[in-house]
Amino acid sequence: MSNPGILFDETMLKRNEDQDEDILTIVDECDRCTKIGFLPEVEASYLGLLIHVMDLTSLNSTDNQKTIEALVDKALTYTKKMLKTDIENMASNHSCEIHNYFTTSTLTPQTVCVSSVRVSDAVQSINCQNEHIDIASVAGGFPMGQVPLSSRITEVEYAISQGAAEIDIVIDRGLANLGDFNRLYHDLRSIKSVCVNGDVTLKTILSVTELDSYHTVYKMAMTAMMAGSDFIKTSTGKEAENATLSHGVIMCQAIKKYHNATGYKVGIKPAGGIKFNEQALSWLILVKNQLGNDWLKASLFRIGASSLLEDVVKRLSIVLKKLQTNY
Ligand SMILES: O=C[C@H](O)COP(=O)(O)O
Repeated sequence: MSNPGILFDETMLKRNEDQDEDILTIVDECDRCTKIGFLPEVEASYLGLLIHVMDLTSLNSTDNQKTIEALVDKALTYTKKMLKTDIENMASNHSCEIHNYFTTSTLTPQTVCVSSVRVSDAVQSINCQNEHIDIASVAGGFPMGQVPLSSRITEVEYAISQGAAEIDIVIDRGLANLGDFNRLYHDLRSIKSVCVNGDVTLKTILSVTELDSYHTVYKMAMTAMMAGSDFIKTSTGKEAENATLSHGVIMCQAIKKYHNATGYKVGIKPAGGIKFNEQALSWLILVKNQLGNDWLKASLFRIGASSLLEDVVKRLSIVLKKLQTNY
């Protein structure tokens, strides 16, 4: 169920400082799991999940119809093409659970994520293919978010009218660092109402490394959820520094508290600078350990990345070969 949001409640912004003590332990545990490695069956299913929850992204100033066509083609064909032989070879063992997993799941990213002006290009490219993929559009004056609310709303309406099924909105980080969460709540609430009318998923990009403290990250995460965000997302991918797992812990703490207080589950989307399968696996372990297996699905977990798919597919091919030789 999507998150309808709640009335702004200042008391929800309070965070217990004792929670800081756990952050390093939690991060160490995620890194340790990834470094030790996984059983091949487990790693294969995690890598498959990473592909399935990926928002394959292109947010470049040079994007045009041709580059978006290539993005859509990559989303719909790359994994199948690269893993065709490995999956066919697995077909020799029909009793294998992992074989079933890879022959029944689509191995297609969840969305292609593009700028609002490129949504119509993505629609055109998808219409030329036999398969569908949803389109996510960044909006709100991406990446800075320093535009009037009326322009942000107009951009969201435009992206939806062009065919976006999901909106990744940026916040005004300046307001967050001033502590004006009430204003941020009302801005996001107006954007949520446009998304609700269009039956569209709303992801709110916090740009965590541009916020001035963990407390601000927590308060902003909570504000975004109270305003009705279906996901909270770490970064635009354009910040000088990328989000760390420590920021992820804070976001998970906020998601847990919001879930306990309201019963609504909000998703998490790490994004920005995630290029290697090990990085993505550490985020997966963080989400699994902190939020539980319920969150390991596309409605509650995404990874936003422009250059991760190749590395995940490369690793998955190695793991599938290893599984073959293990039979
Ligand atoms: O939303 C996704 C990010 O913009 C992707 O960032 P990236 O290009 O560093 O993978």
